[in-house]
Formats: sequence, C-alpha cells, structure tokens
Amino acid sequence: VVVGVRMWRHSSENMKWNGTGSTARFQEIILERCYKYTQSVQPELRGRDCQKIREAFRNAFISKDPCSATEEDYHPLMKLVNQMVPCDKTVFWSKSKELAHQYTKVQRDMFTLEDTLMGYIADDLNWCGVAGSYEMNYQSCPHWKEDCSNNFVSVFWDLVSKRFAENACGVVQVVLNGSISNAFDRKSTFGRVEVHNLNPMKVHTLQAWVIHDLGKSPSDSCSGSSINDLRQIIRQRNIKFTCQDNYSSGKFLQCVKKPGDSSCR
Ligand SMILES: Nc1nc2c(c(=O)[nH]1)N1CN2[C@@H]2O[C@H](COP(=O)(O)OP(=O)(O)OC[C@H]3O[C@@H]1[C@H](O)[C@@H]3O)[C@@H](O)[C@H]2O
Repeated sequence: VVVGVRMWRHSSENMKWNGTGSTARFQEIILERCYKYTQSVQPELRGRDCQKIREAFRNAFISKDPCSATEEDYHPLMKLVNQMVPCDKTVFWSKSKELAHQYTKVQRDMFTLEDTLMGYIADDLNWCGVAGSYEMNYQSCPHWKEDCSNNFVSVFWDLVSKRFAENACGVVQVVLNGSISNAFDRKSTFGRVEVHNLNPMKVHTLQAWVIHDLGKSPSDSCSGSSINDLRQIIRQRNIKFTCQDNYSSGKFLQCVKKPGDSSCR
C-alpha cells in the first residue's frame, strides 16, 4: 500500500519544471514518423524495426530523473538507428533551420540532421519522464537554462549532432543566417558540438553559405568577424574553408536549382 501511495503521489505531484511538458501522443508520433521515414522518405531503411526503435527511445528516459541524462542512456537507441550519409551530402545549419530545410527539399540528395531518421522522428518534439514512475510528464519538463542542461532533450540533440558531424565526409556545407550580427556563434550547437566533431581525415572542405533575408540588407558576411572566427577554427583543424555570401534566401534557393544561371556567379 505504501509503495502504491508513493507512486500515486509521484504521478499526481509531478515536479513543476520551467519548460513545456512532453508532446502529447509522443510514443504514437515516434512510431508514425518512423514508419513514414523507413517506408517512403528513405525506403532503403525499410528493414529497421520501428516498434523496437519506439521502445528504445522510451527506455532511454522513462522513470529516470529528468535532470540526470547522459549519452549512455541513448546508446541502445543509437545502435538501432545507425545511418550513414553519403560523402559530400551533409548540410549543417545554425539559426537558419527553415532555409536549410528548403534547401534539402530542393536538393533532394542533400541531408540535414532532420533528413536522417533520428532527426526526422524527434524534430520539434519534447519529452521527459518522472523518477520512479512509468508515466511521461505532460505538464512540464526541465528548461535547459532555468532547470538543467543535462535534460534528455538537450543531451539527445547534442549526441545526434555529434554523431552526424563525426559521420560527415568530403565537402560538407553549413547554412548560416546573414541577417543576424553573429552568423557564427561558438555557443550554438553547430559551433560548440558539430564544428569540433568533424573528422579532418574524412572532411576536406567546409563550405559556408551566409544567407540574408529577402529584401533586407545583410548584417553579417564572409568577411565579418564571426565568420573569420569560424574560418580560423576550421583551418586550425586542417580542414579547408570556403564561404559564399551576397545571397538572399530567394536567390540561394533559385541558384541551388539552377547553378549555371548567370546571376548565380
Ligand atoms: N530539431 C533539431 N534541433 C536541433 C538540431 C537539429 O538538427 N534538429 N541541431 C541542434 N538542434 C537544437 O536546435 C536548437 C538550436 O538551434 P540553433 O540555435 O538555430 O542552431 P544550433 O547551431 O544551435 O543547432 C543547429 C545545428 O545543430 C543540430 C543541426 O544539425 C544543426 O547543424 C537547440 O535546442 C539544439 O539542441
């Protein structure tokens, strides 16, 4: 009886965190997205077991203290989902998610992290559990700044971003936001995790695109201080750095479709 009451009290008095709660229908969404990805988006992954993937995702965080996340918690899930992106096809982004996805929608053979199975099933979702309970917490989850950085969502994105960067090869690209003053930010996931996990033995060039919003003049460019910071970091890692700017988002997408067009230089 005592254990039952403690379990009941746990679930009814879920710790009030500062972040939004788990996404409703989280488990069903993971399963639906896994099936959609393995059967239509990337049919060559049709052999993956989506039920096992859904189970491994849940087991990574359920009934654990939501501020105790480690990379090891996700290892069983990572083993099930290991996916290689072809060389010269990796696209990173920072503060430019929408444009990067418009790019890979147009250039179907390029991959952002969301174009891989892990990024595709988890994109825009939120999840956390309650220590000692099998319930998900739909009321609130830890905020990475106001509660704890080792929450299960932040640790997940840092881990999958690290693996995405480690697996990259050949010429890799990054879409940066030329409409903000700091297009490259050392504290961003791209600047803190992905840049430092590129393997110089596999990646020979990082090509940066500094894209500004249509109809607005750029706030940063290839010669700006933040891009010079990125250039220096990349060169120190023995990887070649190239940069293209003076592209508005519209022109960038148009030139991706028709690189030979005279206005695309
Ligand atoms: N749904 C996704 N989220 C994230 C991806 C990703 O690929 N998909 N991330 C990180 N990420 C989460 O997005 C914000 C920061 O974005 P934002 O500040 O806009 O940019 P970041 O550089 O931090 O992150 C984008 C970079 O990392 C991967 C993706 O492959 C891009 O090359 C922060 O919460 C990260 O944990």
